[in-house]
Amino acid sequence: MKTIDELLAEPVAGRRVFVRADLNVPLDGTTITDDGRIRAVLPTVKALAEAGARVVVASHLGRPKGAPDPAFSLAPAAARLGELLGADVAFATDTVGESATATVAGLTDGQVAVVENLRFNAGETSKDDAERGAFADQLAALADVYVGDGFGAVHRKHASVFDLPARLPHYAGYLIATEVGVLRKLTDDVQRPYVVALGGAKVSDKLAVIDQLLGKADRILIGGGMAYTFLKAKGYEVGGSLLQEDQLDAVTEYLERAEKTGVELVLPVDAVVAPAFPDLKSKAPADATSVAADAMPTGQMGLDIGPQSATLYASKIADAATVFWNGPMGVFEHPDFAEGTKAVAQALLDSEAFTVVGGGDSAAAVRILGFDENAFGHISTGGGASLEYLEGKTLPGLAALED
Ligand SMILES: Nc1ncnc2c1ncn2[C@@H]1O[C@H](COP(=O)(O)OP(=O)(O)O)[C@@H](O)[C@H]1O
Ligand SMILES: O=C(OP(=O)(O)O)[C@H](O)COP(=O)(O)O
Repeated sequence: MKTIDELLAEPVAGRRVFVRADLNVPLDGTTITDDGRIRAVLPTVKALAEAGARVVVASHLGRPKGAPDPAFSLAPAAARLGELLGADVAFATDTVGESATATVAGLTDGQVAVVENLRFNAGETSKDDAERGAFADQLAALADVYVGDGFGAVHRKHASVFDLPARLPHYAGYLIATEVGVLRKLTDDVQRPYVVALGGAKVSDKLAVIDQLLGKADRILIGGGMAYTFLKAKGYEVGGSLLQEDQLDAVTEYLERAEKTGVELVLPVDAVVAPAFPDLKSKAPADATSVAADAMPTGQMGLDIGPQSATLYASKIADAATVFWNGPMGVFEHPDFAEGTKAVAQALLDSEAFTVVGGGDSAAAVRILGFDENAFGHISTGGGASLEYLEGKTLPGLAALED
């Protein structure tokens, strides 16, 4: 993989450099609640701008449905990037249309532009190679060189991640180089006991990852939204909790395999439940109660691991040599459901393990809940991406940067 240092060894002044970043930051309306992913791409953007390149930054934000949707605009992220750079950042109100073309044409050497959300275009995420390729052609027209630095999205076979680098000279940015360097340590020579804690809301993606992790980790602690598919597979009532019905058989097989192979697959013994999903804006009390995992009432949903589970998970982390954690244990954005996530974060800090926290929301949770991000071994900007890397999978966005 050629890195940006090789690009910077050549004259780049006046060249249009497309930086595929991951600016998928958590938003409260148009307010960014954690700007970690924007800060993470600064070294790459700064180095290119200082070398006189005309920098075109592109990213997805959220999961819009292939058409413009103002709720997912990158405008707040572009404004924040400008503040962090201490420079004017131009913003194109489309991704490859008139606004983008004019904005890029108007760039002077060393200037930075952000184009609107890549996922406002159906071609970005299409499963059809030709449709993705056609969108990649439009993106390629905006630039002379490609720098991949959106680590959080390298597991996606999307036009800007996979197809575009094939059309331009391509390099890995500083963030991708750093992330891969740290994660490689967890695959090459992992120190044991190796504990993986999984939570979050992208249940379908993350349940699939457990298949491979069962052969690698010594303990897997299950929290967040995916816990309820396991509890359901054990025959328990899960009320209105997140549930991946189509993966119940797979999860049952994971439980059996863990038992046979001696991997500890640890499930919550209790849950914090409420009658409805809480209001994250007002943070009004949510009528939350703790119940045993095998006694969840029908009309309630599980929104955090309970206090006994938090203690149990902390004890499973205490003697670890390596911990990888992806996905909040509960809906940490509301104070009634943040305790499980706090307990796991604290357990990582209390252990002597090499600790890696991965994921946009997990990294944000650590900072929003007041932990010192520098106290962890590594905070990865990618959750799904780091999990799939640890599985040993070929990631489309990394493969595309190879020569
Ligand atoms: N039990 C639960 N039910 C619904 N959502 C949950 C639950 N537990 C955690 N979450 C949500 O998961 C989200 C983060 O999920 P995800 O995107 O998978 O994590 P990451 O970005 O760290 O990979 C958070 O916004 C949190 O509110
Ligand atoms: O937030 C992200 O991933 P993560 O939640 O696994 O950290 C990335 O921006 C990828 O987003 P996606 O899962 O909608 O493709």
